[in-house]
Amino acid sequence: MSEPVETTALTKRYGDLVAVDELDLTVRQGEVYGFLGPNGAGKTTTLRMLLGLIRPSSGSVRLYGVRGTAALAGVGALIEGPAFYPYLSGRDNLRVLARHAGAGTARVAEVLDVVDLTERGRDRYSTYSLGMKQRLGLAAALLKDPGLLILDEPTNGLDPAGMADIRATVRRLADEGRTVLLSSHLLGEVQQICDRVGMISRGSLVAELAVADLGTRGLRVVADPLTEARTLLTSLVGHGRVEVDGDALRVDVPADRAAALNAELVHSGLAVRELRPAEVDLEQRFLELTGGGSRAR
Ligand SMILES: Nc1ncnc2c1ncn2[C@@H]1O[C@H](COP(=O)(O)OP(=O)(O)OP(=O)(O)O)[C@@H](O)[C@H]1O
Repeated sequence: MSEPVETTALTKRYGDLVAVDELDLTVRQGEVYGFLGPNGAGKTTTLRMLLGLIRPSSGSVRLYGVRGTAALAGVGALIEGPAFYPYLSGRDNLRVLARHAGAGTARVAEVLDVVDLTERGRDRYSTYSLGMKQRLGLAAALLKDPGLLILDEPTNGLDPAGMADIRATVRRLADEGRTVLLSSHLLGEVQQICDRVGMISRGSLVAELAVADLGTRGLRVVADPLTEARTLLTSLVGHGRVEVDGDALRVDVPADRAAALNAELVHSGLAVRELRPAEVDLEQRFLELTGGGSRAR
């Protein structure tokens, strides 16, 4: 079956500036794909091309295997703040949009519920917090019950509680079987809600990885005294394989050596307070993959 999103050598030039540079991007059915990159990396330009809002300079977009904008009926999007009437309630705004989208009015109550706005649905849009406005935008994107959602920095500008609400909603939508492509400049955010992450820098995909594959690498050891533990572990596992990481040591060995190393440390009279597989985080992986050059914040 065709994937929800497939781009081939997708390129956008603005004069001499190459905003998106021969991008090959695939978003698979049912996943939450995080499009991660610093400001100006080309995220919005890419998403706008996917949605047919701007024309590529070259290359192609396929949505569900269909070239161009023919498949857009099955796509919901939240890109550049959606326009709502300030003097209408959230619910009435959605009714207006539902009429345009050919969605039944029954769908309005459903989508309000999905984004947790049922209680405030009758209040004027102008009284909504930024987070509620964003959730209403998400509700609007859901009116046509799309299989694919494209969201441009959906948590941008929100306070932590607003961010958490949007993240939980996105995760829920994905768990219902929808495919989600979202852009973000926040590493922690994509690590929390995405299944796969593509890192974009200066219009090119510089790395792509599954969040589940970040997994673990080596061992994290906390022992007293730390310097003695370091010396002993270095003598056991080899030079250059033991690094100080804050108040702990990172030991670059397979996790199945944990029991043997623990025994050696204890046998030497060291107090082992912690010894477990070390988690690799996205930022660390990103810096490795990009050589530390261009970094997202
Ligand atoms: N209409 C335009 N005309 C000229 N340059 C543009 C235009 N739109 C975007 N650009 C440039 O293209 C590059 C990519 O911009 P884009 O908005 O896609 O980045 P982004 O990753 O979405 O960043 P941000 O999060 O800041 O929006 C930037 O250098 C931007 O200045």
